[in-house]
Amino acid sequence: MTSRQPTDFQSIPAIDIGPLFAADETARRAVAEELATAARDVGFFYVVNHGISEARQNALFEQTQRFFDLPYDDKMRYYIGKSDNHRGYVPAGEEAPDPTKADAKEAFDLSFELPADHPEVVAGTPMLGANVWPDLDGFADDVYAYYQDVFDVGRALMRGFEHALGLEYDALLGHVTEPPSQLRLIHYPFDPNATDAQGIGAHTDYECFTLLRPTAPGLEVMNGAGEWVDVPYRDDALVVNIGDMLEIWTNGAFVATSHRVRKVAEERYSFPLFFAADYHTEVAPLPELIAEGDTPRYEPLAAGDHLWAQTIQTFNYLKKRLAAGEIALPDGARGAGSLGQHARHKDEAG
Ligand SMILES: O=C(O)CCC(=O)C(=O)O
Ligand SMILES: [Fe+2]
Repeated sequence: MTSRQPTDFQSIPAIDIGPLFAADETARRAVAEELATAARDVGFFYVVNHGISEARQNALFEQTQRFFDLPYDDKMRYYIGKSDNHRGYVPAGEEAPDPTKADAKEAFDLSFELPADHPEVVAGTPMLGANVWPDLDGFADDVYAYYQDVFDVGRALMRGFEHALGLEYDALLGHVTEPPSQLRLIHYPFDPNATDAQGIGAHTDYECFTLLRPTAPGLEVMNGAGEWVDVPYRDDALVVNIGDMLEIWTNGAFVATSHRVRKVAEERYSFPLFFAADYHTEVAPLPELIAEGDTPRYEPLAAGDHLWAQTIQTFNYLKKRLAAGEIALPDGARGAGSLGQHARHKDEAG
């Protein structure tokens, strides 16, 4: 895939999305246009007035902190490598998108909850099924309540994109019914002695878009000139960025912008919700979005298989299962880290 370049932006726009949740059709369309412009030019934006209450966010922070404060052995009771649908605790070093440079972070991964007797789960579709929850009072309720709230914000954004792109109702959102949309609780510990300890190396996100709530600065995004631009911390906003699936669906009109987390200067948590299409969705440039005289610029992408392939190639427990022949890479899997404009700016990306 030839990834699109964003403009040479120097800052990230902020968009008030309050009108998306109100009745005024004209105001809703104006916000949708703003979202689409930011998605084209930058691929990153803050959304404010998103409607998720402070109480909901604080409960998420407190539960997350409580979990990561547990002794290592307690956390390992929920080790993701014991799960058959990729849920649970991800210790430092488990995940290595770039095998030469470990990320300084630990995480807890959950996703869209499906019951064990759901046909997709019975069929063994990767990454779908029930969540794993730590035995901590209120944890599952508080964390999954945030999941549902932030997922609803994602639905509102997707509806806005449909409007702004001139697509039919449900052209995009009709593919989001029970998606493998992960919420990650990420903890970046502060280690003053660590040298060269990046939080997360340069990458694009695999899904349609991501809604991120961080608790401190550290996020940087790459502009079209290959310069890293800081995303200042705001406590009133979610940071939204376009991912691979929407870049492909829009034939490159929207841009999946590369980003990274630099070495943190204080303890940091962050909460990305990766808003994905349903597992079996084939994501290909939409004919309505291919300009006259233009051609589809991307090969079709099997949504779920793309996620699964990238996940297999970046988690050690899955690499082991692959080597042991217990699982297989889906057909047509792309190599890890093959997408994103940071690949074009390797010198600057370091
Ligand atoms: O922690 C952050 O600010 C960003 C996390 C991120 O980019 C990711 O998990 O894909
Ligand atoms: Fe990311």
